[in-house]
Amino acid sequence: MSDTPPVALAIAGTDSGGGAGLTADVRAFTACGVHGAVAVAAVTVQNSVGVQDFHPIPPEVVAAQIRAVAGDMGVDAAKTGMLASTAIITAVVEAGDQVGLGTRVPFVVDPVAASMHGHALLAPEALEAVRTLLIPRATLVTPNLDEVRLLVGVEVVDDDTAREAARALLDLGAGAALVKGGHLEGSADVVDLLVLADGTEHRFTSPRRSTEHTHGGGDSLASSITAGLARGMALVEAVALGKAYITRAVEHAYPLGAGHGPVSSVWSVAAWERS
Ligand SMILES: Nc1ncnc2c1ncn2[C@@H]1O[C@H](COP(=O)(O)OP(=O)(O)OP(=O)(O)O)[C@@H](O)[C@H]1O
Ligand SMILES: Cc1ncc(CO)c(N)n1
Repeated sequence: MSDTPPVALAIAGTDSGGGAGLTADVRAFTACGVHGAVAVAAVTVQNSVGVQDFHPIPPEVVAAQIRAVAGDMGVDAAKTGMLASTAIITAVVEAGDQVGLGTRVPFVVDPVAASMHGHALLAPEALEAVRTLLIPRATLVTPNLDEVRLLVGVEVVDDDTAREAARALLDLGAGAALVKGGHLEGSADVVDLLVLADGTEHRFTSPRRSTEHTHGGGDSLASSITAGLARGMALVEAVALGKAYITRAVEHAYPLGAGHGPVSSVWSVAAWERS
């Protein structure tokens, strides 16, 4: 028998192709040393080519999953991904408040609005609930550049505009903001800018890999950060763990299907087998 690891909870959607969403979340949790629990918010019909359809789970069932996990095994950190609708966001926030998400329990909000193929995963009118209900409770919010544009109307093209976007997210009440630079094509490095509530900045930089196989990259980053927080790391340390994990996961990404293959966590077991 081993010691029980910390528990991280992902509240998000499934991806039938196994690339993004909850499948990526649980892989990242495992690779980063925590037990992964899930509250399924939506089921997507998805593969490497795109999202063909999705089915939101009844809000009360999403909330019940959160309470069931928290009431039994406890939650050391939680993250949200695809939440689909205002009704689900409202249910997540109500159950989250009951179990201390964002107060006693670190809470990472990845404001997923669309898949990398451009297919919507959030009703447009639910952006207001992301702004007013989710982000004010977030220990950390982790938007990509499209989500930044939708949430705070800033077009990020360089460091200054990334900083402006992060500050606008802090003004909405986030404890910290990580503006991800994956979509800023043309730069040799990928820079993710973390700004804390006190204005302190940290830049996380890695070489930009030339690959189209980055499906699930954002989910994997948010989940590995959440795993670090579940393990008791300070936020900056947890983001450094997440950046190290996603950098290797992009490096080892593999083709799968006719479209975009996923970032990989298969390397972690392969490395252990070799050692
Ligand atoms: N080509 C790349 N090379 C190296 N790292 C990358 C690359 N693309 C993205 N990343 C890293 O992956 C993480 C996710 O960034 P990105 O901006 O792509 O988020 P996202 O759009 O939410 O991801 P997703 O593809 O899951 O929608 C970031 O840490 C980013 O730096
Ligand atoms: C279910 C789900 N969540 C998130 C994303 C974004 O990566 C996706 N494509 N699918």
